[in-house]
Amino acid sequence: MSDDDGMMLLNLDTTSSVDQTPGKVKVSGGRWKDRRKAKAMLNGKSVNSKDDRLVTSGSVKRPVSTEQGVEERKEQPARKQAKKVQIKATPADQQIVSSLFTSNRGIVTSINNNVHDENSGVGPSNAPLLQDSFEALGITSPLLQHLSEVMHITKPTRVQKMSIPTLLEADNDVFVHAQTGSGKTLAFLLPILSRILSMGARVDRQSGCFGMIITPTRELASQIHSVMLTLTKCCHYLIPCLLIGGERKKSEKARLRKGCNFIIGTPGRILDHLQNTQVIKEQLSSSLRYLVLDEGDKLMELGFEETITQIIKFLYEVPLNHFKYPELPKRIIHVLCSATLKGGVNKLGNLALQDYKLISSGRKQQEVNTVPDQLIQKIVMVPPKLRLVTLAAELNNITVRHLASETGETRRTIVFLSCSDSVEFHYAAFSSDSGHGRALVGDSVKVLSGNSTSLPCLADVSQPSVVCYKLHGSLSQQIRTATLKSFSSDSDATKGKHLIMFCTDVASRGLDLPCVSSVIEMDPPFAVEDHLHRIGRTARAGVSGESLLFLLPGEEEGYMDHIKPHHPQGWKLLKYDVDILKPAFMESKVQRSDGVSGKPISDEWDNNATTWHLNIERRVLGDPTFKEIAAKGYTSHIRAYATHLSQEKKFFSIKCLHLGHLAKSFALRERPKVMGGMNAKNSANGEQKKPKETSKSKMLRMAKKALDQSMSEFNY
Ligand SMILES: Nc1ncnc2c1ncn2[C@@H]1O[C@H](COP(=O)(O)OP(=O)(O)OP(=O)(O)O)[C@@H](O)[C@H]1O
Repeated sequence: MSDDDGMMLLNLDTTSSVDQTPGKVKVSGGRWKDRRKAKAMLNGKSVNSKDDRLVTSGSVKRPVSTEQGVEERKEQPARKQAKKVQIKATPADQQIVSSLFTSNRGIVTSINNNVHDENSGVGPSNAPLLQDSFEALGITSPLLQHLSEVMHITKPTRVQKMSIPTLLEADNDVFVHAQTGSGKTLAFLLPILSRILSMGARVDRQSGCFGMIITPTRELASQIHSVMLTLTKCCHYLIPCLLIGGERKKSEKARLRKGCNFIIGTPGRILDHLQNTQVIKEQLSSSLRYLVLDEGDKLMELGFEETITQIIKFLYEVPLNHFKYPELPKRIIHVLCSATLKGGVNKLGNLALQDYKLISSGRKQQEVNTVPDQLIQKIVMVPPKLRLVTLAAELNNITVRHLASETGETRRTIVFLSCSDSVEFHYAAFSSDSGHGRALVGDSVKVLSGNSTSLPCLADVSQPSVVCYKLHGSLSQQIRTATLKSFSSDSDATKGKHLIMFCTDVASRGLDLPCVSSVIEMDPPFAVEDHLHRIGRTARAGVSGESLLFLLPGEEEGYMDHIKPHHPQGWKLLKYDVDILKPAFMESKVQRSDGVSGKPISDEWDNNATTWHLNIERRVLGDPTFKEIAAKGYTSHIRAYATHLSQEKKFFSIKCLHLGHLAKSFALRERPKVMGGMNAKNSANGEQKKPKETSKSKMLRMAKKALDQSMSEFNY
């Protein structure tokens, strides 16, 4: 490790010798004089680094023993026990930074009890069925031709094979329950459209609204609307209308006044129009025959039950004219779609479905709540301090593999994070250091410039090969739409590159993003259903895909048994150091970002990983804006962590989080709580101090803030 700008690495060799003499302390980095001084300070002193807390200049913070620290000693009797160090106040302008690779909690899982069998020969479980045809299912010819020639879709998937005949002939409600990426959207759109096109009577936008499709997110509503626009190119006289929050209500009213045959939207905005846009009543009165609730469990989970109840109530106040379209069902057919069966869906089923037919496309009932068979699932336990650098290494490795493939194809990776602020931090960490990167959509898309220090493989690449995106519910709708469009479609600026989207769960539901090759769950999902939907963004319609789940050592390791039933094909258990960090940082060209010429590039991957991490920490120290983003990301991440489902708290308990180490994964040298403390000191200078908040009210406030944030992800 070369000398550094005053930052020294305290590599605590905490091996306790038999006679309990303190272990040798190795200090690396920083200026040699400082290293010598630090060693002088430490010689003969016992070293205690329960959490190996860094020590800022001017004040020696005694490492606070954490439950974690106590647990560590309990759990790891054989582990090298930390020794006690009394570090005197370091000289000003210096910082002793805890090393990435010491004092990390041990990983309990030593064997993989759900091994992925590469030779299982299991084919894709959501692929089109080659021996079947849409014609045999009864789809009308204009649509058949359009599917084949324009959409290049010729063979139905299993769920389509089961749903289409039912919705074409029968007139009972339907619950469509199928794996992610199995084609549920076309499973309900095709029969509805085919039945309308088969009617004798000629119809157009004045004929009224035949179907209403409700989704939990604006992005999903927009996506289904665009599928509908593609389908209705073979019958341009049929018009779909999109009603979502964030768009101007006035233009929606204007489109409704012109007339439309399908309404696709989010619950709040649809109800708003039902209550305040008179013309919609006429649109629905004589013609509405289909009500589709897509991602039904999410609609319920997000508290849309009351809104949907009001929508259904309104629809039933509108008298249907059964004689106007005798070939259509005599009542409103309700269709409920979801890839996961959850309490909320059954509740919604009771609310919206009557004597419905369950269409479940799994080979066996219980299989449907499983990930697609062809998806390669990987799991890695990563100590909190190493989360950021391990994510960088994984993104680096995917980029290197993509560039080496020389297919010219565009590679897409989605990184799921728990909250908007964490998305902002990770996007800034990987996109803004290049400075010269080209922004494509506001500041939500950045083409990395050459010689970027974001990823080791970009260090000496003149041509940028990585484009970063951010997507979350706090962005404006226009930015969200444009970002998703840029990520989903090839353009001159993105074709052939590795597109990396940092996002929250706003992008986890139903979005059909073409050719997403990898999904990384950097933060664990808030529920198993969200896990299935997140990784369901890849391995769609029979295409291959891979997914990586990050877990913390300790309690989170138990989550693997919790999700095991949903992974019948098993998973690969990776080692963060050997399988991810070492390939990325071995012989990498990571240089210090402050330009100070250090030792020749090290071929020790851990030193290179440390250099990479110090570069990010240096940017946080040098850029107040980035520091604020990091601090917000960290505190929001902690808040979001507190909102895991109660039945999953045994895996995701905030009490087990190592907050000091976690701060490092946001490139912070101190926990913002300490920074907050400094604000408290400021208030001692005459500013009015806020009354102390009780722990109960604080937890309620944090949970409400996190819920508001998650609601904003699915804002309608
Ligand atoms: N019969 C088919 N043949 C080939 N591709 C298809 C077929 N049906 C759908 N697809 C494609 O498969 C992808 C996934 O379809 P869709 O989004 O409807 O899946 P889904 O089951 O709704 O997934 P999710 O549960 O994630 O919402 C889309 O790109 C769609 O165009």
